[in-house]
Amino acid sequence: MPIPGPLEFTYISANSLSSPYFSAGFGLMGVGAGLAIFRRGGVVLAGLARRRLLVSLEIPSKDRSYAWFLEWMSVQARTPKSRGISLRSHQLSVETNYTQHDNGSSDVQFSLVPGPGTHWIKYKGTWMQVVRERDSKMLDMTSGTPWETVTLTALSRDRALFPLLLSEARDIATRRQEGKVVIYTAWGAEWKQFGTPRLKRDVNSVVLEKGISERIEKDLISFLNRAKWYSERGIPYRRGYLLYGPPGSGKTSFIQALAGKLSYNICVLNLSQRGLMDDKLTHLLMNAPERSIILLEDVDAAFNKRVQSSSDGYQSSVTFSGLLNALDGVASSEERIIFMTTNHIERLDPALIRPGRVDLQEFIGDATPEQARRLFLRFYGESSMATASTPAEVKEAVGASEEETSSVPSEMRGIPALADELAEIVAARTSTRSVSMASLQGHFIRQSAEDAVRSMDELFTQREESPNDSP
Ligand SMILES: Nc1ncnc2c1ncn2[C@@H]1O[C@H](COP(=O)(O)OP(=O)(O)OP(=O)(O)O)[C@@H](O)[C@H]1O
Repeated sequence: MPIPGPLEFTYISANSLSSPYFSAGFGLMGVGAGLAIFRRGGVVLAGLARRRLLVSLEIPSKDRSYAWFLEWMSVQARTPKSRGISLRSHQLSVETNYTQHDNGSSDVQFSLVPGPGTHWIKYKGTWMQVVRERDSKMLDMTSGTPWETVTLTALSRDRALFPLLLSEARDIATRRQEGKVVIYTAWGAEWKQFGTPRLKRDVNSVVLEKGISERIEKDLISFLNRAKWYSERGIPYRRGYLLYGPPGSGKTSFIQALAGKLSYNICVLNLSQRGLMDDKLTHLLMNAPERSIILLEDVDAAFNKRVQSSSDGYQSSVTFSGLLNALDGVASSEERIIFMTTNHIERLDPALIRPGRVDLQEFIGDATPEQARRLFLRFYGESSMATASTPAEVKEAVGASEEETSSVPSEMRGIPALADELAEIVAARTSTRSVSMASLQGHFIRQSAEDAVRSMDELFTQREESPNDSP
């Protein structure tokens, strides 16, 4: 095909210009280009306005303030009006938390936090957009949860709003932990808070044989007061405790109560936990959150399971020498308190419990008559009426006349008398049979004082020999 010369080209163009189709097309092109420029200008202007008029803050889920911020939002969702803060949100996620009480009962609380999506919140007179995004492809390797970010964009140039908001969120979180014990568990090589902080448990609510609780507490307090002594002598500042005895005798409960009394938190670690390896264990023991007690539960179980793999072919990867190294590796000047528990001290290698690794060991056994008595009184002896034991006390407590007193229910007439009766029942049987404190607790929760004493027989099981029994 011949290529048109310059003249021909001009001719074609001139011809086309006069064509109505061409001018319409040219016009459309012009409009399109104009729109494109306009759109581009809009984007540039919006970007400029964004930079000049708005401030944004990104909070990744790995940062500690992430949890504080979500909690702060959930508080706003509950009490938006009263605090001059208004939250517009229709996409909510639920976070369910349990609170366990001393007597074994538990409460459930639901917190509604803003779910993934866009939310609007007005804080100190400024509107903010809150975008919570969840990345479906990226995982936070330390927690195994999807990677998330929250981006706050304030319709204001005042960047001081963010630190204000975050410190408010931190204060709320700290206040929630006051008077409570935070439980951490291991997630990979990191410690992660488990559930909501638990109410402190009164140490006296864990009824141990006389002297045990006091001995452990005294030893721990004296250790905590001797930081300087340790550092002056270059001795690693750590202390190990071993509580051993049958299941349900109160070992874990006592450690948790003691931590609460000393305002410590607890890091619970099960050595047979899936995926735990020597290096992770060492890292965990060396990097426990400050002011926390490390609790290694059922230390004997980890090494028994290691011999045979479980049905899914999984084997615990912590080796015995790995555990010893991890315990010894905690040789820094930082304070470390390690409690271990086991049901079978006889299965523990002497190397694990030698002084330096375990400095104090205590046997926590099944209920003695005295413990049973004290636990009974804790359950049924709290009101003045229930503790009345002499006829005169009963009369005063129930406001009854002498004759009427005989019709007062028997548990009101003499809780201490019933407690003595219970102690006698336990004493009469403990040479051959035993009852755990956990079973007693369950028994008392279910029934009245009198019924509890009457039906004690069903609770006893064949007694296992305690390591403290003389041959
Ligand atoms: N000595 C005790 N005084 C009061 N309550 C107790 C006592 N022992 C156990 N309980 C109750 O029994 C339950 C189980 O107790 P806990 O878990 O502390 O026992 P444990 O000795 O650690 O058991 P395991 O060896 O199986 O871990 C708890 O609810 C606790 O309140």
